[in-house]
Amino acid sequence: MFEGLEFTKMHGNGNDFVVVDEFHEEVVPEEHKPQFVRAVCKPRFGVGADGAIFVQPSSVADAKFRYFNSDGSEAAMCGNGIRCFARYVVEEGYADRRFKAETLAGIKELEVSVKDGEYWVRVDMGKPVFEPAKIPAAGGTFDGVWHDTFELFGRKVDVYAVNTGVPHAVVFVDSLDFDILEARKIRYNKAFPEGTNVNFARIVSRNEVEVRTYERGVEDETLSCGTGSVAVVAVASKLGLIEPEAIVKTKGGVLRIEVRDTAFMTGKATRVFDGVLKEL
Ligand SMILES: N[C@@H](CCC[C@H](N)C(=O)O)C(=O)O
Repeated sequence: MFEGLEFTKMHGNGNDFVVVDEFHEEVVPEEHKPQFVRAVCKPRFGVGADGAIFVQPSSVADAKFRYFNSDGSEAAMCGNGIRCFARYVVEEGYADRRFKAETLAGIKELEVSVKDGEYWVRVDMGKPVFEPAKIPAAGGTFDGVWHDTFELFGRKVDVYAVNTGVPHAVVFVDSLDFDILEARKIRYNKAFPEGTNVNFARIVSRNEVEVRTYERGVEDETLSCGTGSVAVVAVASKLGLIEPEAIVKTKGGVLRIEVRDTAFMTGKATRVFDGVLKEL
């Protein structure tokens, strides 16, 4: 059904995506998008990716960013994904290197630069949202940051939450050496009516954090999460644990995050190859 469909494989710090260009015309009918995404993202059978991005025209910005997780669910934002989208839009000549993108989480301002052949993108991710109803997070306690106690790793652990375009839970740990599937106890817990991404953060210094993320809508651990990195710095700086400007280190690479009135994320965007589907 998708024979001959052109795509681009990209990644942002190892968080990988199949990018489909619908800027001039729709190539995957709306009702088939979830099924297409599940098939194309499936490792070994498809291209293999954490998610798929559709580049579309916009009536309110320079281009529209649509993001689907590998399970076919659509998400309002993806931090690593929007950097790849930004590079693609600029390389294809659809916008200048500073442009605005429409997303389901609002309009985002993007700036693309090239240093030594590498593409870097700075994204205004907007203001992190702490109000429980807007995360959304139920029950728990709200004292500026939503939090609740969960049974994890065989003990009681504090879990914090924030929305940085999509819902995120943040757990502070002393070591990142554990089974990530422990996060399933949080990901679809009733405290999070729309589910949540789960980030484990180890504070290294006032300006550096190491993070592992288990995402909503993805089977395996992703190597990096942009909205998750913003969530960790937003929560940790609000609790006074780190400065609002910090480096986030993940298995796939490094992001620079600044959380003030709005949050900025800066990181690389890599275009791996362009291809054509033969059989899916
Ligand atoms: N990898 C992403 C987040 C993608 C969306 C997420 N899985 C969700 O469903 O909320 C990022 O880099 O931000």
